[in-house]
Amino acid sequence: MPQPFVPPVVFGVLNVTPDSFSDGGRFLDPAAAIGHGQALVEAGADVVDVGGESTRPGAAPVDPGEELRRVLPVVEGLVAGGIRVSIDTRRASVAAAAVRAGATIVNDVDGGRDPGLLRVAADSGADLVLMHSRGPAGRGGDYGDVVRDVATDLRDRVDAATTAGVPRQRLVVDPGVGFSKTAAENWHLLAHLDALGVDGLRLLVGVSRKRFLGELVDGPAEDRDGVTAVLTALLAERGVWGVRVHAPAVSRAAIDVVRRMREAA
Ligand SMILES: Nc1nc2ncc(COP(=O)(O)O)nc2c(=O)[nH]1
Repeated sequence: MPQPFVPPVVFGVLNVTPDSFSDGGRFLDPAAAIGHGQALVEAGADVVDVGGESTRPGAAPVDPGEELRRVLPVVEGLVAGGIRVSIDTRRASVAAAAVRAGATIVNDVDGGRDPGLLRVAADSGADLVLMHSRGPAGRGGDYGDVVRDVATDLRDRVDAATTAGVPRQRLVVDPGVGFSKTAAENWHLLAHLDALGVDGLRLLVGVSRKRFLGELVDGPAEDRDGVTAVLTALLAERGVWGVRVHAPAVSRAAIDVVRRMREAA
């Protein structure tokens, strides 16, 4: 008897930054950002992932106070509208304020390297996404075997989080596609996701519009939503817990294709 199909949770990307790689500057105004968050949900997102610091290669670090100024009114507005919010931050102070404002997921591209952020997650009851990176996006990570090394690194981050008091059932791991990985390493990780299942923890994967997809589709990042949706279908087929996308509608449709194929089997 085939396993029942459980659709992945769809995280809609809301970057409240002047310089994110594909949507920088469009949502700096809180009202515009909140409106876009609502539109993401109407288009099929289950969660809105709010980020106030660009992670694109070469982006300047943002002062934590500025990051908080950008994201807090947006988190508050989305929560007030009944939307499930994830805060995409590597700073404890930003995570703490966002969780107090009603965010229920902390999404940390630094994999919990700030012990203060781990304590916030432990004390708050929020889910914690530990994303893999060995440094800023766009640089290689000097891997022997990228799948084995990423799995080992993630296991280390999980150990740090559980030691800090975050229960395992509140942890999600993420291979950090595009972060300190070459295009070939990204594809290799995606082809071997089963080896990344850190002791059965939930797996979130973010490929949306990323640079390595640019080799398949010419043009601006927004033109990569089609190939992103194809990957969403493949990831759904492989049972990932969540996907993180800029264009939820086409990825939601891709998930529905998988569901219908499973139902018709
Ligand atoms: N968990 C998680 N969070 C992330 N945050 C930002 C980006 C960079 O992409 P963006 O600039 O489109 O936000 N990618 C990820 C990712 O792959 N996984």
